[in-house]
Amino acid sequence: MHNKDQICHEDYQKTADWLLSHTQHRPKVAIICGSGLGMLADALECQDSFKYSDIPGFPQSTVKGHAGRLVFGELKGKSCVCMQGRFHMYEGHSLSKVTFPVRVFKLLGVDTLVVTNAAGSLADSYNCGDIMIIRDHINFPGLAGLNPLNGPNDDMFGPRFPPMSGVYDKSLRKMALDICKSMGVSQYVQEGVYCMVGGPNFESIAEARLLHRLGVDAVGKSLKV
Ligand SMILES: O=P(O)(O)O[C@@H]1C[C@H](O)[C@@H](CO)O1
Ligand SMILES: Nc1nc2[nH]cnc2c(=O)[nH]1
Repeated sequence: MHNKDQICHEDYQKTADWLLSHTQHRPKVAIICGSGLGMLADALECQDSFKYSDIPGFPQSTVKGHAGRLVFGELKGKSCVCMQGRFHMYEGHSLSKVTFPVRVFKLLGVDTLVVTNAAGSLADSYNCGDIMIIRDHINFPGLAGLNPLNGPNDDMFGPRFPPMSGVYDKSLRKMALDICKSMGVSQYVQEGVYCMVGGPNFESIAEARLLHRLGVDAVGKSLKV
């Protein structure tokens, strides 16, 4: 590692190699479980589970209620890896630490990332407890120059100037909506624009009004991409 904020390719690779040598699972799907969704990881079959503190190079979760475990296993027969607890900027992690696991997943062979988190809704038509599928986002810290992609670009993870149109895969979103329909729970499911803010404080009333006017449907302190 070069300094506390800069992580080089070998650091990601070292963590990926450690994981690959400690589990037979070769997941193509990774799920980041936000607050309240940690139990999804408990449902995996044929589990291999690792405490973040035992994984070389992995950051530590400091949030109450986040188990801080990486769980490999099978969900409906499909191999996947779940983060039971994520890292937030407000915990004091650099953004490259917050996004560290995502790059490790890429090196594990993951090609589909499902990201979930708790958020506050701003849309007039939403009800408390609704689930929102993210169609697009506003990354406020990113707009202000706080971006995990700052610094030298590692072309093995993507281009220097990645486009942000279409980051939330249309076919996956449609699949999620179709499944909700077939389960008869569509009335609880929305699709909208998520806004990431730094926190840790919640929004003032004026800030919430501002975000609402900007077209934000839900706001949270969890980084998406
Ligand atoms: O990323 P998660 O789902 O844990 O989001 C929670 C809700 C708040 O935004 C914040 C509190 O830790 O994280
Ligand atoms: N910033 C923010 N984060 C949240 N996490 C859960 N609810 C909220 C909210 O209303 N605002």
